[in-house]
Amino acid sequence: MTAPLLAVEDLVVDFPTRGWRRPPFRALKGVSLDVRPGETVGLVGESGSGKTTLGRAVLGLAPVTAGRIVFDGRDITRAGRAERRALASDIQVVFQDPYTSLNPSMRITEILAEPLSVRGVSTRDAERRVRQLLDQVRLPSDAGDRLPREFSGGQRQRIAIARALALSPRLVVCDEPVSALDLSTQSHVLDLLVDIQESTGVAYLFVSHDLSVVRHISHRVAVLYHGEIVETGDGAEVTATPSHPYTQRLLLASPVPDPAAQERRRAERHQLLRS
Ligand SMILES: Nc1ncnc2c1ncn2[C@@H]1O[C@H](COP(=O)(O)OP(=O)(O)OP(=O)(O)O)[C@@H](O)[C@H]1O
Repeated sequence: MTAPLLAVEDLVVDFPTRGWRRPPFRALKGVSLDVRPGETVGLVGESGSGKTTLGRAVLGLAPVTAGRIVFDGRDITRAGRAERRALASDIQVVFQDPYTSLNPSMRITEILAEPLSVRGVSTRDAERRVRQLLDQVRLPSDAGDRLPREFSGGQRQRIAIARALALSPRLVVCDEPVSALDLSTQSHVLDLLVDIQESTGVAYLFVSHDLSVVRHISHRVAVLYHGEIVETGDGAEVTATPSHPYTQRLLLASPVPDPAAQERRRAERHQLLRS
């Protein structure tokens, strides 16, 4: 079997709480998960289950109390600043809100070229790469001269994806990347992520509260509940025959596009409410 690109092992994250002698709040209670090269692992769970904390820990943005994060065989749990900077070419992130994640005063070309110039890429090569990136996320080449406010939410999210791809990372943490978008824009962005994965081999750790979104994109799914993984498995399997009651509840709460399945779920929900 292929070695994992990312291995999260028994990860514990505690946050300090206010108040005298109150114990810290344990947001992750020993979470293990891996992502193989070119794979999408969906991390699903309701608000407060710890999804974002796990993504942030992988990015070095959450305090790790115990456990390990291993990337490509290297322990990065407590990587210092310089090591994190070097890791930025391997691990990138796309955040939820396309309205706040792009610098409003920078033109798209500058936004996309910034990570390249920081790494010493020449202006000419950076320009060529920016054209490639715009093409990859299906934006016209003249998009580069414009400012973020001139784009819709879906287009801005494409720009954020292009920026994440600029350094050809091997893993992108996608933190609720479509939840601020309307349904049809969501599916375009998800299809784009799939196409990009097919052409580049990038892996995604895909965080979402929405099981229908995760089902659309993931090879494997992990279900997080109160800081613990309660179910993992093949994406289609977990969503078709969830074994944990919490996953079943999540499934009932998520929209299913197939009308027959929708009818079935409606009946199930009805029965559940009556029982
Ligand atoms: N910096 C922090 N300080 C204290 N508590 C935090 C901090 N960050 C997260 N938490 C707590 O940790 C728990 C998990 O939060 P997290 O944001 O990871 O959940 P989530 O599943 O991503 O939910 P959401 O989708 O609402 O962001 C929550 O109870 C949250 O209040």
